[in-house]
Amino acid sequence: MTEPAHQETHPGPRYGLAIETRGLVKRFGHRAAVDGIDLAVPRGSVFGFLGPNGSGKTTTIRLLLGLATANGGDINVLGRKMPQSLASVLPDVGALVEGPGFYPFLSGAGNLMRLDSADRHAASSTRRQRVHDALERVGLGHAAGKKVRAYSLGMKQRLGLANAMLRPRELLVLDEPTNGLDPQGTREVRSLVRSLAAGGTTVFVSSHLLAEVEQMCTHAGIMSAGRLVAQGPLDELRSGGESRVIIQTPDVGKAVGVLSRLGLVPETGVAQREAGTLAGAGLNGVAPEAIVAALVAEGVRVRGFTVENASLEERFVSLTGEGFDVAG
Ligand SMILES: Nc1ncnc2c1ncn2[C@@H]1O[C@H](COP(=O)(O)OP(=O)(O)OP(=O)(O)O)[C@@H](O)[C@H]1O
Repeated sequence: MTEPAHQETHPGPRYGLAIETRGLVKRFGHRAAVDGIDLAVPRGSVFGFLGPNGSGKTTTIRLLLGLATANGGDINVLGRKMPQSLASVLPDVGALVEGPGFYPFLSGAGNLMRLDSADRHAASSTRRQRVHDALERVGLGHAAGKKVRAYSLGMKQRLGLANAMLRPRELLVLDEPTNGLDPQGTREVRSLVRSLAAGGTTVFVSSHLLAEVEQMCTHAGIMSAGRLVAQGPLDELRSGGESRVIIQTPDVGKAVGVLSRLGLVPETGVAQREAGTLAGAGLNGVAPEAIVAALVAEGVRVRGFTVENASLEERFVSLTGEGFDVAG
């Protein structure tokens, strides 16, 4: 009798993931720009790939799209192994990476016609209509006939988005799509991304702007120095941050004693800053009502009691050790 075949220990692509990487590594010389990341991007999500400049976002995107070769690890895109399945996967993926190269002497529409005709999966009979629709969608309908050399940076960026959307895609990969856009253009691109996702397209979008990810995305992954330090639905990422209590009281010394006895770490800085009227501490799993009860039992005069939930910003800063640009 033969032994049953050895069980495959490394499971195949997980169902429901548009992008999955395991142990993905890219080195430049001795330095790992991408240092063993395990991405899991659910289908249908708008996944914000967030991290400070230089944290490895663009390099990761280039690896996902087969524009660079990994030094280690596995990549699955739309359930197919990359880069082996590049030719079959790419038609289902629209990408905006590093500002596309357009011919300045052709119009916006002319450039898209040219790019579309270079795509052997794109039907020529519907080309003109698709180019028209894509330009309308990104708000460039009025400038379709204008030469690209007269386009602003924001218009070029939108033309890049139109190019990514020339055909229906299962996945859009956008590297900093609002870079160089004015506030109006930024708002348009964000709402465009949301509407694409509402139509079922998975959107993987990199950004160094926390506020942008909060406005556009359902999920996020946080990069720091080549590592993916957290990922998941935005709500889960937020709740992973610690909540804290702020107590308003004239009896700060006593309140600090109570907090210490409950095993919390009082933040004396809070008390000092507010001239002796506040004490604060991380909740550390203690129920807020238990804190109030203990304070009252010890005769602390509680004038105010607030539970503050960690903001996404606090969470990200604590994970990356870096400040984020929260503008946008
Ligand atoms: N071709 C290359 N040769 C050498 N080093 C590189 C190369 N491409 C990227 N790097 C380095 O890898 C690191 C990650 O860069 P990457 O562009 O992926 O970061 P990023 O998070 O996309 O930042 P940014 O938003 O500034 O583009 C950086 O230190 C960068 O200098």
